[in-house]
Amino acid sequence: MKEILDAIQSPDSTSEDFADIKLPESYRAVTVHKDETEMFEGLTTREKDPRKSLHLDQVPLPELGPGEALVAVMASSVNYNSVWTSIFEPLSTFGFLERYGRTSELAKRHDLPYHIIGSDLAGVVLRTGPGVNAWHPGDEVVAHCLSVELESSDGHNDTMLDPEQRIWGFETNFGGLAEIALVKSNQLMPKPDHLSWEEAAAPGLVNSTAYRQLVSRNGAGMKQGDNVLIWGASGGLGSYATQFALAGGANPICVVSSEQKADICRSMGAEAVIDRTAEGYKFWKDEHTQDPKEWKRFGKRIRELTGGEDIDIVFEHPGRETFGASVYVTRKGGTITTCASTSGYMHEYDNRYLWMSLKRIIGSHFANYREAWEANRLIAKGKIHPTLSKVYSLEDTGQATYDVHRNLHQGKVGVLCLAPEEGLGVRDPETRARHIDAINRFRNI
Ligand SMILES: C/C=C/C(=O)SCCNC(=O)CCNC(=O)[C@H](O)C(C)(C)COP(=O)(O)OP(=O)(O)OC[C@H]1O[C@@H](n2cnc3c(N)ncnc32)[C@H](O)[C@@H]1OP(=O)(O)O
Ligand SMILES: NC(=O)C1=CN([C@@H]2O[C@H](COP(=O)(O)OP(=O)(O)OC[C@H]3O[C@@H](n4cnc5c(N)ncnc54)[C@H](OP(=O)(O)O)[C@@H]3O)[C@@H](O)[C@H]2O)C=CC1
Repeated sequence: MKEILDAIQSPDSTSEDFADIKLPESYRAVTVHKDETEMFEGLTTREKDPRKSLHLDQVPLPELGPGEALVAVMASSVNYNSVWTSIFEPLSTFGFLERYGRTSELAKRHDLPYHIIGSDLAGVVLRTGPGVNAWHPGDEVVAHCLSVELESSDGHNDTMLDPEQRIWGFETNFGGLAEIALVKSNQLMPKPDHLSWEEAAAPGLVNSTAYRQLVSRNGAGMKQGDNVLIWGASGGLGSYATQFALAGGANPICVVSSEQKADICRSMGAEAVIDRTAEGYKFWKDEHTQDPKEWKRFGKRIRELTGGEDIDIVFEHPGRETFGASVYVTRKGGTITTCASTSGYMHEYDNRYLWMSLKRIIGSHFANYREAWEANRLIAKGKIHPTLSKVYSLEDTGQATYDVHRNLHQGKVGVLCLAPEEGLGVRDPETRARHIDAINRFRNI
C-alpha cells in the first residue's frame, strides 16, 4: 500500500509506473458481517448503533473483470445508504448481494459473508479490466454509484431503468469506504482538479441524486423563478438542492431544524428559511393521524416568505413525517419529487389536494451516467461546491455513520482512506483560491 501511496503523491509518476505496481493481496475495508444481521433485534431504529455493526477488516483483493477498474481510494464519504446498511434496515443488504451473485459467474464474487460498503470515492485508477479503453492506471477520478449491466433494452434510454441497476457499495460489494475499490469503468469521472481528495469524494452520490431529482427532465425539470421547497436544506441532499436552486435562478424555501442550519442556508444565498423546530410544526397528532391545520400553518408561512406564492417543486426525502404537508403546500400543477423516506416509507396524504389541483408525484432515484457526469462537471467548474463539514479516519467510520444516523452532522461527512491527511490532491490552486470561501462554507461547524 505504501508503494501505491508514494506513486500517488509523487508528481513524476506516469501511467506505466502505476501499471507496474504489484497490487497487494489484501486491503483494509469497512464492512458489515452476515452473521450479525440480527444483532439489533428488538431495538428501535434510533437505538441501533452503527459503531457496533461496522468493522474495519483486512479483506482479499477481488478479481478484476471485463469493463471494471480497481481504484486506490484516497477518500470517501458517508451516505445515508451506509446508515441503512449498518442498521440492517429496511432489510439486510446481504439479500442484494445474494441476488446479484445468482446472475452470473462474475457476479458471484459479490456474494460474500461480509459487505464492503460505501458509495463515493476519490482516488487513482490502479488497473483496468479487458475492454476498458477510456481510463488508464494513474488517472485521478471520482466514481458515481450507478452499477448497470445494460444487457436488456430497458435501460438504453435511461440507464437507471435497467432491470439490473444497482447502487455500488449498497447493492453490490467492494464499495468505497476502503483502501481499494472495485467499480465498473462507466462509473468513473474526472476528479475536479481544484479540490482535495476528501472534498472531491463528498458530493458524488448526493449531488448526482439532487441533480436528477430537481434539475433533470427525468426529475422535476426546475426552471428559473420556481419556488422550490427543500427539506433538510443543509443536509446531504439538501445542501446540493439548495445550490442547484440558487444557481438555476429558482427560489429555494429551505427547511431546517436549527438556527445554526438556518444560518448555513443564508450563507449559501437562500433568503427564505424555515426553522421547523423553532416554529414547532406537528404534522401528526399521533402515530396514525395527521393534522391538516398544521399543513395550512406551514403553507401560510411559505406564502409569507414568497409574497403569497405557493410551491412549484417540493424536494422530498423525509417521507412519512412530511409527505402530507408537502402535497398540500404544492401549487396547482406543481410537482412533488421524492427519492426517499427517512422517517417511514408508508406515506399518507389527502389525495383530493393532488388530483383536484393536478399535482404530480415523481419518484426519483440516483442518476444515470450522463446526469452524474453533468453534476460532477458543475463541481469541476466551481458552479456547485462540496459541503464537507467534518472528516474522519477509516477507523472512525462507525462514529461518522453514527453522526449521520443521529442527524448530528452538517452537509457531508468525509472519510480519509489512503490519504494520510486532509488537503492533499489539489492540482489547480488558482481555481481553488477563487472559490475557497464557498468550498470551506460547511467546514467545522
Ligand atoms: C443512491 C442512494 C440511494 C438511497 O440511499 S435509497 C435509500 C436506501 N434504500 C432503500 O431503503 C431501499 C431498500 N430496498 C428495498 O426495500 C427493496 O429492495 C424493495 C422494496 C425496493 C424491493 O423489494 P424486493 O423484495 O427486493 O423486490 P420485489 O420487486 O418486490 O421482488 C420480490 C418478488 O416479487 C416479484 N414481483 C415484483 N413485482 C411484481 C409484480 N408487479 N407482480 C408480481 N410479482 C412481482 C419479483 O419478481 C420477485 O419474485 P422472486 O422472489 O420470485 O424473484
Ligand atoms: N434514492 C436516492 O438516490 C437517494 C436517497 N437518499 C436518501 O435520502 C435520505 C436523506 O439523505 P441525506 O440528505 O444524505 O441525509 P442527511 O441526513 O444528510 O440529510 C437529511 C436531512 O433531512 C432532514 N430530516 C430528517 N428527518 C426529517 C424529518 N422527519 N422531518 C423533516 N426533515 C427531516 C434533516 O434536516 P433538518 O434536521 O435540518 O431538518 C436531515 O439533515 C436518506 O433516507 C437517504 O437514504 C439519499 C441519496 C440518494
